[in-house]
Amino acid sequence: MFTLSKNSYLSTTLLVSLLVLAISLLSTTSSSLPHRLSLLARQFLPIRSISTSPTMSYAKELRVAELAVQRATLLTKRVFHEKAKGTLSKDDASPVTIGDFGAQALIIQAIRKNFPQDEIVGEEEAATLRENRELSSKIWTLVKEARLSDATAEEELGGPIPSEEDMLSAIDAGNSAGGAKGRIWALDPIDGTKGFLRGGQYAVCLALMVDGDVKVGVLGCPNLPVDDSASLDAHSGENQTDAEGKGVLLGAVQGQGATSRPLGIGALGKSQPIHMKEVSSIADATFCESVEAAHSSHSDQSQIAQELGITKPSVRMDSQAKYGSIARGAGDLYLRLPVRKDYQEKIWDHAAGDLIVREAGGEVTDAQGKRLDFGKGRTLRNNKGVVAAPRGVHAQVLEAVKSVLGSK
Ligand SMILES: Nc1ncnc2c1ncn2[C@@H]1O[C@H](COP(=O)(O)OS(=O)(=O)O)[C@@H](OP(=O)(O)O)[C@H]1O
Ligand SMILES: [Mg+2]
Ligand SMILES: [Mg+2]
Ligand SMILES: [Mg+2]
Repeated sequence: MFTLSKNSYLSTTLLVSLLVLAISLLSTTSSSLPHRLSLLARQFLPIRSISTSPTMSYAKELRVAELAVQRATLLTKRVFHEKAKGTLSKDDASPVTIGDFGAQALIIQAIRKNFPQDEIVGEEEAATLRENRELSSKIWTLVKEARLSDATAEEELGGPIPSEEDMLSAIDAGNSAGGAKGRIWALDPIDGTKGFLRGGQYAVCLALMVDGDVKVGVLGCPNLPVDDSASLDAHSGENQTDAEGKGVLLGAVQGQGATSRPLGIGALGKSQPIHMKEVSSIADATFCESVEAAHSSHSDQSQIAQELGITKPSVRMDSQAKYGSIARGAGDLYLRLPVRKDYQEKIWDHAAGDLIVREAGGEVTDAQGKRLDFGKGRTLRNNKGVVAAPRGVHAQVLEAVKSVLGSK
């Protein structure tokens, strides 16, 4: 029988590969050499198939994240319609409501049931609820009643939280310090709490990071329209509703693209791929920014827009609904330039949106052009500002950002 040693097997494989490469290059006459090289490289280096191989598909993570976010929005939607939202002011003077606490408990319960080894960086903690039992019991009533209408989906999430004490313990399990090692979820149970309170946009945000790299991102936006291309103007002010035709669930897995689907209340609706809009002339771009002038510099952003020749007024919108809106082509740019030099952006305010925009064909960097670094703990301490744009125009936008900031 003919046998080969390991070394001679490798040299033979190499020789055959080179031969195939040479023959392919010589035999194809219809396209340019660089094009032929890139086609061949794709055959020999199937980069996409590496990240989508069965062991790296993150299919279960995406499904659990989508269902968990969907279930949490059942609770936030209820609170959205209530007059008394149990609002407290946190140490940094920012608001938190019974909706934020309840959504965090429900999502963490699902993660712990499905991925017990994973860590979680969640925005909220239960300390004040342990002292304020009246508020805690209000949240418990909401949490007990938040169930998906589809029993199988509810089962997949691991079922309900058994007791009020377990609910508090789930909220506190979002206390990971974060970092660049292992599997860590970043959770913002209600992003844009101020928007939520004033009847604007808000989002329930969940992302999985592996070794500091965002692999899965999900945004539940109850007040955004299902239609990906619907104009933003009608959806940016106050007095938003989650009435029929509203509510979208956006998701992405690294290397697999981004999708949208109706948010719904039970089994997940059909998903469709989303893409950023191609911007042929930057002057016609629509740019999104925060509502709160304290969260991003409206004046810097307006100068950057001017520098780019943009004349349309900005679309002011709370929460990561901004990332979601540009990812689905309803808007084009998202600018978030710092107001306070000492403020460090929180990873839960950006992780899901960053991946969804990049998977939809965009680029997300800070104001210096660096990728957002999610492996540095609970905050983005290596970054200042956010510049998100379609890949084709990001460099041009960044140049304008640098020019405006440089001249200050
Ligand atoms: N000073 C400062 N600078 C930048 N960002 C800050 C600042 N203070 C708070 N935050 C965070 O802003 C999150 C909401 O961001 P938005 O873009 O939705 O702001 S806005 O509501 O549209 O004004 C908000 O997220 P939530 O707390 O989840 O609502 C905060 O984490
Ligand atoms: Mg907050
Ligand atoms: Mg937030
Ligand atoms: Mg929040």
